[in-house]
Amino acid sequence: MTHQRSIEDLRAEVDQINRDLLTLLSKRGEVVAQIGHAKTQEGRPNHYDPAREDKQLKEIESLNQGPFTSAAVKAIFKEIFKASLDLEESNDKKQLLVSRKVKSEDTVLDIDGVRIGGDAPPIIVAGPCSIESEEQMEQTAAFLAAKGVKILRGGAYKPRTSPYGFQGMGVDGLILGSRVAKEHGMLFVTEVMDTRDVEIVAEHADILQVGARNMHNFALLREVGRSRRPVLLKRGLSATIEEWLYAAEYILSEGNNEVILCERGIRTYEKWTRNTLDLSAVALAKQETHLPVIVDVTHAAGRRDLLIPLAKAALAVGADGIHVEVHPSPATALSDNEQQLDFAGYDKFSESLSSLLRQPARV
Ligand SMILES: O=C(O)C(=O)C[C@]1(C(=O)O)C=C[C@@H](O)C=C1
Repeated sequence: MTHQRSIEDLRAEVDQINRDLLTLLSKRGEVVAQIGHAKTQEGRPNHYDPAREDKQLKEIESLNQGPFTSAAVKAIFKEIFKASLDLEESNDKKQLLVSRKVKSEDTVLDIDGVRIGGDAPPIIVAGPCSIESEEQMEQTAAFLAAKGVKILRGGAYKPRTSPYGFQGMGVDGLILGSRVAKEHGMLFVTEVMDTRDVEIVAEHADILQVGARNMHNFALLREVGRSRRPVLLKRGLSATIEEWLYAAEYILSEGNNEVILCERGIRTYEKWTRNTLDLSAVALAKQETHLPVIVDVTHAAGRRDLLIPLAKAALAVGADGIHVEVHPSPATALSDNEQQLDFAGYDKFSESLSSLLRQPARV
């Protein structure tokens, strides 16, 4: 009778093989990380090298004597290449200016005494979708200032889906928005859509907004990076978190460190909301970057009845502020009339959040 080893005995051997494999894998990881570092230093933007992977797979296939099939062994090695590539690329990311690995402490913006991020209590950015008239801006600013809101929003250049929709008041809107904000002791934030307008918008606005549709406009990102105004950077409609953070990196790489990230919902298959609020993006952006992160609940939901729960959820995951659209008469607004709050609606909204707004975001 042949001696048969016990399962326990065989498992002990497997355990030892696992340890040996792990030691070799770790050693491989260290060597690959050095390759990745060398590639970065040589300025090679792409770490992925399919030809090199293919060469290794061919050699592995020719050396394979079983018992695993070549297909199985190749699948395992492909996973190893994938993990190695991730390792190379994540080491690279550590160098990003937006990364907490480069700057561990929170960036706290102080714009004329209004503090955003870090240990500051969450801020509210509120105002109409579009700047439409003196009366509309005056009423809104007076109301919001009396409620303690420090940042007034209002679009002078509107990125409308249809070229025939209201396109905004342009420079007249900028002048009006900044004057009214100043009169009420507020900061003024407004969107800039075109590199040619950055200078004029920066002349009037305290904060430049890069909207969701322009998050991939790299020329615009560089231009606002060169301006010396803080930037509110909305996440693109279909942008991954990585793409959003790289967009912020464009701004920082031009020397402008004052960036506020704004999650505003992403496009999904869901139809009951205009967009889908991605709260994990807020938590991740807070974890991976040192920048303040706020949440635009108006665009995230596209419907008024969800604003309070979504704002509460945003603050619960650590958002440094909430962006919400408020209009004296939403029904007659020239844009976004389905989703803006009227004054009574804003009162209810801010009362529901009052206890959360007193404390800095803590997760
Ligand atoms: O040799 C390289 O260039 C590497 O980056 C290492 C490695 C690997 O794991 O072997 C990783 C990713 C590349 O796609 C190719 C190969």
